Parts: sequence; structure tokens; C-alpha cells
Amino acid sequence: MTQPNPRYAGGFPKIGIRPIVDRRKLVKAAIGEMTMELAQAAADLITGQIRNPDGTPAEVIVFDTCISGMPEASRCANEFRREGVGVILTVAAGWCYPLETMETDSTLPHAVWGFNGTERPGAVYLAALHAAHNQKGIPAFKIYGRHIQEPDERGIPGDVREKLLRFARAGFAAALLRGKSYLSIGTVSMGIAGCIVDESFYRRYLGMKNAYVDMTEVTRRIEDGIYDPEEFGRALEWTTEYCREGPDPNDERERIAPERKKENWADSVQMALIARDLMIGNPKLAELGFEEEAYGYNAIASGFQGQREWTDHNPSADFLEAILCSSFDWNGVREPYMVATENDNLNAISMLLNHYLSHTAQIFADVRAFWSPEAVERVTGRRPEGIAKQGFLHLINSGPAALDGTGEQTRGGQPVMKPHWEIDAREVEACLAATSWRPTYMDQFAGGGYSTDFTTRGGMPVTMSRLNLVDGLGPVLQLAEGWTVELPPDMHDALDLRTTPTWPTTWFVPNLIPGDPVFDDVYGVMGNWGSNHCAISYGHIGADLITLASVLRIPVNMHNVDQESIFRPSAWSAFGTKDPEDADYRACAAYGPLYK
Ligand SMILES: C[C@H](O)[C@@H](O)[C@@H](O)C(=O)CO
Ligand SMILES: [Mn+2]
Repeated sequence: MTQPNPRYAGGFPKIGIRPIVDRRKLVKAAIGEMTMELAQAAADLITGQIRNPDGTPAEVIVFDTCISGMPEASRCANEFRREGVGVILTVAAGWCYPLETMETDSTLPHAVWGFNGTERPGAVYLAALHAAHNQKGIPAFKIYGRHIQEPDERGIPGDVREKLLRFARAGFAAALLRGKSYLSIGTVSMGIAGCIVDESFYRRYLGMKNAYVDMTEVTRRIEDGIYDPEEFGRALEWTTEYCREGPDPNDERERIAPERKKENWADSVQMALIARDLMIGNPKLAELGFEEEAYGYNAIASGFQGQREWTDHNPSADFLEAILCSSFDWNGVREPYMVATENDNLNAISMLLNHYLSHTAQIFADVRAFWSPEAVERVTGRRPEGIAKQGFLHLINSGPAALDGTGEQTRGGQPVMKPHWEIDAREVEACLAATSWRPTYMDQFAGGGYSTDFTTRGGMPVTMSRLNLVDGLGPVLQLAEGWTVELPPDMHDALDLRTTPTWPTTWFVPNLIPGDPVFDDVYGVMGNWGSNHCAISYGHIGADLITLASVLRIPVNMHNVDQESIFRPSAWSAFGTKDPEDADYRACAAYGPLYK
């Protein structure tokens, strides 16, 4: 089912592994082979667990010899650079010469695993190497197994495995960002500050570039037929079959005439093709004589302004946003795109960071309301029960809530959102069947178009996140792990119908932490959310997000992840161990952006 996608023309970064051993002849003879075997064991683990965005296994390179000093360290660095290595792991089982063997490219996420076997001073080397990294301002992740292992052991203990994979997922996500673009289609929407593109943030923290296209380019491409007509025909047929038009919420006199609705569907499909082509290019356009338009902008995330200059006159981009953000379309199952409505680029990046860690599609939503139990009782006559008994958040926005967010994919009978390579045709149809495409409200989207109306199934572990820019501080990341909930139908209707019920709703309950300044109360999450938007990923990925944020030198201002799961570079503990949050801020400030 998975279709090859032109968006991967540039290939993917690789993960490089550096075996390190003492060059003294007898020591090298004693543990050189063991070190290579440990490096290979780490490579096998990572290859089996870390995927490229297209679902293929990430490529891991083990340097062909043990690094014992500066010549091999330099040869390894040169080879890894040639191979496009974006993340490195150093493996050692004994002492070596930190200043001679260390990798000094501070832009490469780097972890060091010191085998904990006291026959050789592997842990001593690990500590000395970290001292060198910290003295030189090159933070690295330190992996040291809790329990002593026997020298003939090659298995990777559970605690080492967890840290190796957490580091690999986060480092690889950072590497996937590097050199790619964010594409703004249009400019600021409805006065939302999240639409302002801060190029310095993109270049210095993410290693990304920024591209801009006016929305009139979409009009030009529609009017001049600059899209693949064969694909358009298939897409429109698929859309007609699977995207079921729901009841028009407008008063009779305000409704768009049926023939114009038909045109709106065609426009909506063309907009989706064009937005995708603008993001990643399309070789078919060159075949059709549109060589320049075939290029695209190498964009791994984009935003469409929509409101109001487009939506007051043209069909809204809800279809474009919802279908591209989903893990499937008329071409079958494929990696979801990260497309923000209202051109909120900070939310697009929040979606992207989530996606590169979870590989699932994302739900873009307004953080619309906190419903206290008291308010629910006042409005519906009864209080919420179960995990919603202390209240819940209403997450809802027209547009880029992926249809995966219906929760119609299942694993072991439970609702989930899967990486696209696990989704089957039946699940695609179930997500589509659970979605009603409702004509837009004329008071907000006078140009027409179709919003997705669905309610996320309860019982899914999810993480809501948001990257904010704060003047005087810079980027900060916040997140809340929790669960989707389903409300009794009458309670759902009473609360949903007050809002914009033709939009996709997710009821969310954050995991609470009694006594926590924020997570003691659901209201605290709403009260401390830094923006109108959030990105919701499947899974409790908060610990991975925290590790990724530390790789990018972005402090985390709010989270509900247990302390034991938090994994940051070893240098962070030098900034204080009593208050990890304070240390995080000071370390990020001291090191500054990854790409300076
Ligand atoms: C800006 C939009 O017009 C509003 O409808 C509001 O729902 C938002 O989505 C704001 O983020
Ligand atoms: Mn919004």
C-alpha cells in the first residue's frame, strides 16, 4: 500500500557509530574485538528500531576500525561527513584518550555508551570523555548501564537500550530537520502571532530555511492548469467516493448553490495538489512543460494563510489541510504532511517535532476551552465521570486535524494513530467513513469549502505540544501527556453544539500531578498554554520531546513527564541537579542554538 514519494529525493541522514579503544597493543588485543561487537550490537538495535520518515530502516554506519587516536578520529569524521551522518554514537569498553578520540563537531547530536564492566575502565573513560566535552562546550549524552556486566556479554541491558533509543530518535529527528524548509503560503492570518516567521530561529535552532509563496500562486496554478490532470481526475473521483458531504449548517438563504458547491470540491482538490507540489515539487509538472513549477521548495512543513483574503472569496483550505495532514489520499497510504492552518508556523513545527518522533499523523487544534466539572453540570445537568471527572479540554480547529485523529485505526482492538506503514486499506476507509465534510459557515468562510466534522475516539494516549517564541527568552517548548476521552452523546452535543460543531473535536484530559504548579489541575494546563494552538500526537512522547528539545537547545517550560524518564546531555547536571528545569534553562542559554 505504501507509495514511493518524490519528497525523499534528497535521501535521509545516517547514524554513525564510533568504536573507541586504547591503542596500547595488548589492551587493543584484549578488548578491540569486544568493542567492535558492542558497536555492532548498538547498530543492530538502532537499525531495528529507528525508521526514516518513509518507513524504511534508518541507515547505520559502524566505522570500520576502532578509533584509538587522532588519525582514526579524523578519518572517521571525514567518512561520516561524506556519508551524510547526522547523529553519532561513541561506544567504548575501556580507557582511551578523550582529547585525542573525541568528535568535536558540536552540531552533531552525540551520545557515548561506556560499557559497564569493571575489568576495564570503560566507565572511567566515559566520565573523562564527558569532562572533555563539557570543558569544550560540546554537550553529549552519557549512557552508563546501572548494573555491572560480564566482559563476554554482548546483550544491551534494558536501561541502556532505553537511553540509546531515546537519544537515537531525538538525534535523528534533529538531523531530519537540517537543510530543509518551512513554506509559508500567504502571510499572517487573523492577526495570529504564530504566523510571524522568525528566520533566525529556523536557521540557528533548527538548521532550516524559510520559503514564501503568495496565495495568488495557488490561483494562478488553478487557472492555468498547473497540476497533473491525470492525478486530479483520480483525486476528484476518490474524493467524490470517500469524502462524504455532510449537512449544510447555514440557513437556507445563505447556502451556496449546488453547482458552485461542485466547483468548490474541484477547487479544493486542486488546492491540495498545488500545495503539495509547492512543498515537495512534482516531476510530472516538468513533463507537462512547467519545468520551474516542478521544483517545489524542499519543505517538510508548510502553512496556508487562508483567512481572510482567500477564504472570504475562495473555498477554504480545510480539505487541503486535512487530507495532506492525513496518512493517506487518492494515491494510497503515505507519510502525512505537516501543514498548518492559519499559517501558524510555530504549530507546524510543533507538529513536525511530534511527527519525527512518533511517525504518526498530527492533530492541529485550537485549545478552545477548559470544561470544569461544575460548568459541565450547570450546562448538562450532570458531572463528567471517569478520567474526565476533574474536567477536560476541548481541542478543535477547522482544517489540519488529520483524519487519523478519528481514532478509527486499531491495535489490539484499541483506537490508535499508526505510523503510515502500519495502516491498512480498511482503516483508511474507516477514518474516512467517520468523517463528515461539512459546508463551511458562511459567517467565517464566505468563500465556501468543506470542514471535517469528526470526534476523536476516547482511550488514546496522546501528547499535546507547542513551541512558543518568547521575547527576551527565545524558543520554549511545552507539552502535556494525557488521554483522549469520549463524552456521553448528550454531554458531547451540549458542549460541542455551543462551538463550531462542523469542526473536528478532541476531548483531552492531561495526566495530573497532585501538587504540581501546573498539572495539579486540568485548568492549569489551559491557564499556562502559551498559544491558541497545539499539536496533538499519538503516544506519550513527552520524554522524547524533552530529549529532542535539549538537542536543539530549546528549554522546556512545562511538562508532566516523570523525572526518571528525562534524558538530557550530561552537561545539564553541571548547571544544577536540585532543579532540573532551572538547569535546563541555564544550559540552553549557555550553549545557545545548535547552529549558532
Ligand atoms: C482565526 C479563526 O477565524 C477563528 O475561527 C479561531 O477559531 C481560530 O482558529 C483562531 O486560532
Ligand atoms: Mn486556530
